[in-house]
Amino acid sequence: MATKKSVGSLKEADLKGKKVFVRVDLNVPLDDNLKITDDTRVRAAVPTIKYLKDHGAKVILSSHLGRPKGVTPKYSLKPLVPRLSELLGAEVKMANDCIGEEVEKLVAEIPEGGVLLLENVRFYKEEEKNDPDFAKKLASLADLYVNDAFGTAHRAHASTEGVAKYLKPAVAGFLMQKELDFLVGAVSNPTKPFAAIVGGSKVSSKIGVIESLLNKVDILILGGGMIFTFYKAQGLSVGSSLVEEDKLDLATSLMEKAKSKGVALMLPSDVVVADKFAADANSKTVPSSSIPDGWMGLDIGPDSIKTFSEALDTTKTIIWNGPMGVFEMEKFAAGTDAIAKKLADLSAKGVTTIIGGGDSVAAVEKVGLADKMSHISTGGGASLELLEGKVLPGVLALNDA
Ligand SMILES: Nc1ncnc2c1ncn2[C@@H]1O[C@H](COP(=O)(O)OP(=O)(O)OP(=O)(O)O)[C@@H](O)[C@H]1O
Ligand SMILES: O=C(O)[C@H](O)COP(=O)(O)O
Repeated sequence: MATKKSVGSLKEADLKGKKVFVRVDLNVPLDDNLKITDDTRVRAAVPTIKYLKDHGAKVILSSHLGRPKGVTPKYSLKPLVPRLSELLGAEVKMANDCIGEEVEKLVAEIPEGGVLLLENVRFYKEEEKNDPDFAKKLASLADLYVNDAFGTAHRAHASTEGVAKYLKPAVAGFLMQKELDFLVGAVSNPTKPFAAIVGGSKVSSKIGVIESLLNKVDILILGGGMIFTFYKAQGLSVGSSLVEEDKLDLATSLMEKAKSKGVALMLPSDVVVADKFAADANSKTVPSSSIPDGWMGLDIGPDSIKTFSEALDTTKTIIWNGPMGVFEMEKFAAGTDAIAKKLADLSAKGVTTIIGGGDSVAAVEKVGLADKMSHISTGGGASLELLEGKVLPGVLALNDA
């Protein structure tokens, strides 16, 4: 895999009295009252910040929130301050901007061990353009750059990539390192047998991941909406299930590739079908080969759960990306819930279980099993790109990458 595992060490850096620009990913969901509805990313950012504080650094935190076009109050990072302060056990100060004189003044006032949160870096269009002058302005605020924003490491933006060109040393934070250790380390050098479970809505968004994993895994389990494209490619009827007609040949070639590589590619043997895409739909379980006309598959069935569980019992490393069904609707959540429980059980038996970001993380959290897994990624798009074997620009820009 192209991305290196080790990206320089925060532990070797001289921190006392140093101004440290820390890019974190505080892009958390907020409700209409600007209350944080999932603080996972805030909690994940804490170990690096605490370490810097404890070593006498002056911490400058930078993040984006959402995808604002210009200054947009609802995308302000202000709602993050109370939770951050609470988790750090110390007051976090907030700047109204991320560059400029006012910010420079506030930076100069940070005491050793103090923390200043800059306003949403995406309020400047220069951020996403990776504008060098903007990156230089951010760099000029500090003596050292720490990138801990794994969730945004697939973006070559000014605060995630550009700044590292002008501010050295540029090192990975603890969260970044942990994500890379699991998603690159465990996947490129897994304890075998190694299984991947890939679900989610469409084949098209997972082609790269499936192709890359086919070179590494012993077992590939498929679920979610994408399976119907595979069934149709096999000549089965799929009723009104989600199908990508233009991906039928691709599905066939992936099945052939699995065969030639000796990978056990497993598709569900039964599915839960519904008469409409709705939480109150009528539903029933049918064999995958007998999906009635007018019905759509929205979850994997009990036989599939049993077969998949038995296959997973033989493994030592498992990576999971994408739900098995429409888990947001209770009626179609059983397959995803069962896989989450299976992985939690196997983790307790010493199997390495990695949840690769996005909706699968939400699914695991929904059933309260997040802390049972070996690793839960804080990056959706970033973890997907890593699993595809891509180099993340935010990682590449760091010191010894
Ligand atoms: N049989 C199905 N038919 C239609 N939609 C499905 C089906 N099974 C799962 N889904 C939907 O797929 C969506 C998740 O797909 P997606 O490809 O985005 O997964 P993900 O990889 O976990 O998320 P992300 O892209 O954020 O990493 C869920 O909203 C789920 O409801
Ligand atoms: O939530 C994410 O995936 C990251 O914070 C990156 O956000 P983006 O997709 O808006 O760049």
